[in-house]
Amino acid sequence: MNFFPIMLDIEYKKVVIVGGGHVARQKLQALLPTKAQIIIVSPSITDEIAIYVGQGKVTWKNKQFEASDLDDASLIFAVTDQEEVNDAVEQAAQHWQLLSRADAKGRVDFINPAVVRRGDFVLSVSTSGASPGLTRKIKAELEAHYDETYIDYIEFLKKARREIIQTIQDKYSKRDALASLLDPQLEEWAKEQKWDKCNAYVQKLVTGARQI
Ligand SMILES: C[C@@]1(CC(=O)O)c2cc3[nH]c(cc4nc(cc5[nH]c(cc(n2)[C@H]1CCC(=O)O)[C@@](C)(CC(=O)O)[C@@H]5CCC(=O)O)C(CC(=O)O)=C4CCC(=O)O)c(CCC(=O)O)c3CC(=O)O
Ligand SMILES: NC(=O)C1=CN([C@@H]2O[C@H](COP(=O)(O)OP(=O)(O)OC[C@H]3O[C@@H](n4cnc5c(N)ncnc54)[C@H](O)[C@@H]3O)[C@@H](O)[C@H]2O)C=CC1
Repeated sequence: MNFFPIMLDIEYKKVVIVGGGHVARQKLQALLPTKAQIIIVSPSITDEIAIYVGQGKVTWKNKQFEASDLDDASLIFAVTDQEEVNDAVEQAAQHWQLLSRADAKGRVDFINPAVVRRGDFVLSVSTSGASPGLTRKIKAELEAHYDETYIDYIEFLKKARREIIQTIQDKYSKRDALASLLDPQLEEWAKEQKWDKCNAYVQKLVTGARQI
């Protein structure tokens, strides 16, 4: 299957998770960094999900699934351990609502990649359902390689790129300056939190280009 990978903005959209077990917890944790309005429909939830409910991060409807639970939902996760319940969710989902079934049966509008977040830097991994175990393993490798230091590095790149785009008019100088931002030296300095050096480097790029 050739899935089409995209980054969805689901801020304030309604997301319904049907089921409250370990898989629901996994999907919920992937959704939490967004500002989606998350609702869990399940007669039981894990202790970890209960903590998120207590913190007001998710709404829990303590009940068996009914079709009306999907009203206005943009994304739907059918993640119960009962195939017939997941089938009922699929039946009730409108064609414009995007449905994900954790049992990978029936209608599959989307599947979930493993995600590593480092600020604006987002890595997602998928085997298109071939081997979720391998996906998880590769995620762990990426987590180790792209560690927390990348959060500040990406933030620095974002600001420096903006400055270059706003201050350098000539399109070739701009292109060269943007390419210079990827100098491995900058990455090293950023990881060592040597921001003075990073900023001086950017200023040199900007003023150097102005003189052309
Ligand atoms: C199709 C898909 C649909 C979907 O859920 O979107 C799907 C389906 C199924 N997973 C199953 C099993 C496992 N899933 C995991 C883990 C993850 N599974 C995730 C996604 C996906 N799983 C989608 C494909 C993505 C891809 O291929 O890349 C991850 C990446 C993201 C997430 O869950 O959101 C998350 C890692 C999250 C993280 O670490 O961050 C592990 C490993 C573990 O938990 O340690 C195992 C056991 C090992 C194994 O089976 O390989 C089963 C059999 C269930 C059974 O036995 O009955 C099915 C159903 C079937 O295959 O029929
Ligand atoms: N995609 C993935 O990553 C994985 C998918 N799976 C699949 O996901 C399914 C669920 O796995 P777990 O979360 O581990 O199971 P679980 O047994 O921990 O949780 C099942 C949940 O479904 C809820 N449920 C049952 N009937 C319901 C109903 N009528 N309405 C609403 N909720 C209902 C239960 O209350 C429970 O919270 C598995 O059966 C398997 O098919 C399993 C492992 C990984």
